[in-house]
Amino acid sequence: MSQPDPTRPVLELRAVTRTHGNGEAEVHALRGVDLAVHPGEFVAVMGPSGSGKSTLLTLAGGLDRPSGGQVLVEGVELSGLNRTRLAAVRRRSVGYVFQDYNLVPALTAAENVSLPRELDGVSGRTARREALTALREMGIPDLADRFPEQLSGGQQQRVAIARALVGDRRLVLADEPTGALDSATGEAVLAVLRARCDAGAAAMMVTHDARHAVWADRVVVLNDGAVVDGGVGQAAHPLLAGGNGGRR
Ligand SMILES: Nc1ncnc2c1ncn2[C@@H]1O[C@H](COP(=O)(O)OP(=O)(O)OP(=O)(O)O)[C@@H](O)[C@H]1O
Repeated sequence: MSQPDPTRPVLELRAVTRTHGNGEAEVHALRGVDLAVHPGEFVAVMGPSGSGKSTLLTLAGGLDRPSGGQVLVEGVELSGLNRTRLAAVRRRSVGYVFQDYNLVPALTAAENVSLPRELDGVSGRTARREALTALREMGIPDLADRFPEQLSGGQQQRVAIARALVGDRRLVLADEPTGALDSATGEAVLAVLRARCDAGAAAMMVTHDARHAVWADRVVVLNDGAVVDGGVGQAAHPLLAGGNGGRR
């Protein structure tokens, strides 16, 4: 991976708000979130159900637009981009692991993983080679030619993570990426995310599991749409006292 500018955040949220509905049905999913994630940083996002974690992730990945404030990925403000350029940033810079995996049913595991690279103009052969490398990293190289319906939930989840990691994405966003995995496989996946960050990427992961958060450098805690701990300029969450549990 080429060296990124270590002083520029890979992801920056400035006073981001997101409001759904209006009138009596108005919901403030995010209320003025400031957050920066730098190269090499692995951030865990925690908080009660409904506190805005998934909303934060979708805005960071350019899958939704804020009601107010700015989202910047590698210094580029997403709201200033047209659909084509936004799609290109999402493909090249952002790897997104969805809670429900979002694999294309008609494509094999390897084809699902290579799809974003082929859309980006990489040759089919190179894209397949990269896909096989990513599937190997996830411990499932033997499943490359299976279709999603022939895979267990945990296997599909690992394909989805391989798809998010392929192609040197600088920002990996993962919504409960270990949800369908047994604890040993979950730890192995977290080790891969940790290694990606140690190689210069940035990752933000929603998790409910404090044991998984110890792989992170920092825990951002959301409550009722606001960052209540671990945001910009705040010390690491007490959960992380002593770093990432010495697992690195
Ligand atoms: N499309 C939408 N329309 C209306 N309200 C929404 C929408 N998406 C999210 N919300 C509301 O915004 C708030 C934050 O939701 P979000 O899914 O971000 O929370 P979360 O912390 O990820 O929750 P969970 O841990 O249960 O997944 C909730 O009150 C939710 O009901």
